[in-house]
Order: sequence, then structure tokens, then C-alpha cells
Amino acid sequence: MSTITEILTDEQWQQVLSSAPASTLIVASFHAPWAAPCAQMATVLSTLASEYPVTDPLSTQWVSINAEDLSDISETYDVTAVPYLVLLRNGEVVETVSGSSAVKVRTAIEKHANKAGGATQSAAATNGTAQAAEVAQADATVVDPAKQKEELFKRLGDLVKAAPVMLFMKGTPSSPQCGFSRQMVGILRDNSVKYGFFNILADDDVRQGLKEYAEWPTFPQLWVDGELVGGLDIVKEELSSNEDFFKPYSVTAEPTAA
Ligand SMILES: N[C@@H](CCC(=O)N[C@@H](CS)C(=O)NCC(=O)O)C(=O)O
Repeated sequence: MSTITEILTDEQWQQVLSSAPASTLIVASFHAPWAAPCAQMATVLSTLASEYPVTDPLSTQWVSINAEDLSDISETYDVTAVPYLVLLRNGEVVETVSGSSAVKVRTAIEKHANKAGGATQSAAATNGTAQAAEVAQADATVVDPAKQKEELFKRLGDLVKAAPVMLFMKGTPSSPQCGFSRQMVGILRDNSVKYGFFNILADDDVRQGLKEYAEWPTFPQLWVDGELVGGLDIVKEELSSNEDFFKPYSVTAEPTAA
């Protein structure tokens, strides 16, 4: 059974790419320590990995990459949100999956992995192992719409608290994909605000789900301490009535006594 290797350096990644046989499917999972769905994804992937044999030429190779620490690798594969899965064969990307849907991840891997790997997988499933049961359960939570929504809202609840100030935007701060998001990034920069961001264009579940979760229909959305402040207009209003609105979140703020 295969296990997942954590990639710690660019060189280690290059080594994986250059040493893998041409037939090997490389399953690369990009994650960030602050993103709760990545922990769930790690469980799903380690379970899937354990179902695939190591033997060449039927091999799959499983690696995990911290998207922030190894930003050059993330840029190479256009990783703008996590979890993000990249499947490669012979140095070429064969498929990517954005988000934490266990079903999408499993389907993509099964599609590209060798058939013999699939046979082993069915054997594992009929063995009724705890691991097979775990994946089945992860899948079940995603296909039942009510459960799916519950899972998504739980994920969103964690995501809006991923940093004290969280911006849900179109694009990234260095490359906003909408004028409203660009203006919001400018305001945060002008106020020296330290913030986390999420590119909603990279994850349609988050894009649509957050509108309902927040009861706010548009982006950008700014969340502070897990509470929605609002969109661009509201943030401008807040600042015009209180220019120190962002002071507690400014990188130049004086430390406050506990
Ligand atoms: N007046 C709004 C402007 C934001 C807005 O209208 N956003 C639109 C276009 S970028 C949007 O997010 N639409 C929903 C979507 O694209 O999913 C604000 O204050 O934030």
C-alpha cells in the first residue's frame, strides 16, 4: 500500500518528478496548515493511498505540499486555494481538483490510476476494512444534499475564522480579477491590515455557499473575527465614520496588553 510523503523542499519535488517512472501517477496534494478542509482531505487521501499497491509499473506516488511554504511549486501549478490536488504523469498535469469533495478527488484518481490499482481497491472495499469504510462515509457525506450543505457550512465556518481578518475575493491580492476586489485590497493595503484571503473563483462551492452562509450576495466579503463586516461599500462607510476601524488589525499597531 502507498503512503503520502510530505515534500519539504523544491529540490525534493524535482527529485520526485525526475525519478518517477513514466507510467506512475503522481498524486500531489497542496495544503495549508490553517485551512481546516485540508485536514479532512489528508484523511481521505491517506485512506485512498493505502488502497493502491506500490509495485511498479502499477504504481501511484502520493505527496503532500505546503502551498505557502513552497510557493514556487504552487505558482507552477496555479494553486490559488487549498486543498488543491494535482495529478501528474510523465511530468504532465493530467487533472486538477480544487476543493475538498471526497467524491471528486476519488473519481479523478481512479480515472487516471492503473486498472490493476482499481482492482486492489475493490478488494480493499469488499474486505470491509476500517479504511474503506472511512472513505465510504466521506463519500456519503458529500452525496446527501442536506449533509453536503452541513459539511460546506462547517467548512465555511472554519474558513471565515482562518485569520482575524479574512477577505473573500475574486482573484488574489497580487492579481485581483474584479474592480471591487481590487479596491478592497487597496483599502486593506492603505490601512496596513494583516489579512488572509480566499480566491472564490477557484472554488465554486465556497463562492455559492458563502452567499447563503453570509446572507450576502456578492464579493468581496470582508470578515473580521469570524463576523461579516460586508462588501466594499460597507467597508468604505465604516472607514468614513471611524478611520481607526482597522487599527487593531494593522501590522503597525501597538501591541495591546492582555
Ligand atoms: N457594491 C458591491 C459590489 C460587489 C459586487 O457587485 N460584486 C458582484 C460582481 S464582482 C458579485 O460578486 N456577484 C456575485 C458573483 O459573481 O458570484 C460591494 O459593495 O461589495
